[in-house]
Amino acid sequence: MIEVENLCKSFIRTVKDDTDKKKQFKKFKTKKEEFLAVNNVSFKAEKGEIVGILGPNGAGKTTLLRMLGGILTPTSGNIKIAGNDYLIDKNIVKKEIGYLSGNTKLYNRISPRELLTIFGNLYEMSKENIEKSIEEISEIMNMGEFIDNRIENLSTGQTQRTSIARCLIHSPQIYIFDEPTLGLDVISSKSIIDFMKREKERGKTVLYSTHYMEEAETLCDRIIMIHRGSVIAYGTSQELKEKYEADNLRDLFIQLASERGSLVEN
Ligand SMILES: Nc1ncnc2c1ncn2[C@@H]1O[C@H](COP(=O)(O)OP(=O)(O)OP(=O)(O)O)[C@@H](O)[C@H]1O
Repeated sequence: MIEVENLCKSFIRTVKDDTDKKKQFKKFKTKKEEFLAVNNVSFKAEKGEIVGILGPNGAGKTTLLRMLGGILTPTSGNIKIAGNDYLIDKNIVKKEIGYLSGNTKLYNRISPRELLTIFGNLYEMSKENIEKSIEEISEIMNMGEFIDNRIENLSTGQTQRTSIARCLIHSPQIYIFDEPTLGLDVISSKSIIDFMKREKERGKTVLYSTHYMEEAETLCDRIIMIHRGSVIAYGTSQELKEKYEADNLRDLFIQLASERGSLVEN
């Protein structure tokens, strides 16, 4: 289970300085300002649940998932993974997580099997367990045809399945996936969606971000909609549609984001 409480992440960004008095002499001056990319976010994702994070470009989805994946340190707030405080027991907690970042780069000159073996060794698994785990993963992710080919020769869908396979090698309890189906054809995205459903049935927790509202509507047990770093809606698709009298999540999202002033990145 993942419990997130009042999570914030601020960054420094460069903006135009409208207060500059001498601006007639220069094109424009800039200044640094702090802004909240993730603003006071709280939610729970239980065992056996798929929770979807939806939001437009720049909403803060990746920043939120990177904090949960242990890549970024929160500015404030709490994260608990399987009851453990993430910020205190980071190394213990990380073993419970399979984190897929949005821009995963794989070593090109090795095969998926070699990659999975390297990661199995990093998790200090025995040779026997690594081999067993690779056989299972290869079957689940339908990788038999390409598991011994060089990664540089794989298609986009095969590469993405390899990236996800890398997150599975140590059998984590919780999956955190940043846009796992982005840019994939229906067959490749189906194998990833089927995988998420299967893991949910096995009592695992899946938290993932997506721009595909229709996919989230049918797949997710609960939805978190984020806009400009803040949660603007949280609940089951049914609850949200009833509460806001919307036919689907797409209309609902457009409605909520428009009410808050903008549909584009801040
Ligand atoms: N390291 C950083 N330094 C400064 N600003 C950052 C940094 N990382 C992200 N941001 C800013 O934080 C905001 C949220 O970015 P984030 O990548 O989390 O959005 P997103 O919802 O994942 O967008 P997308 O759907 O386009 O991937 C954006 O305004 C982005 O420019």
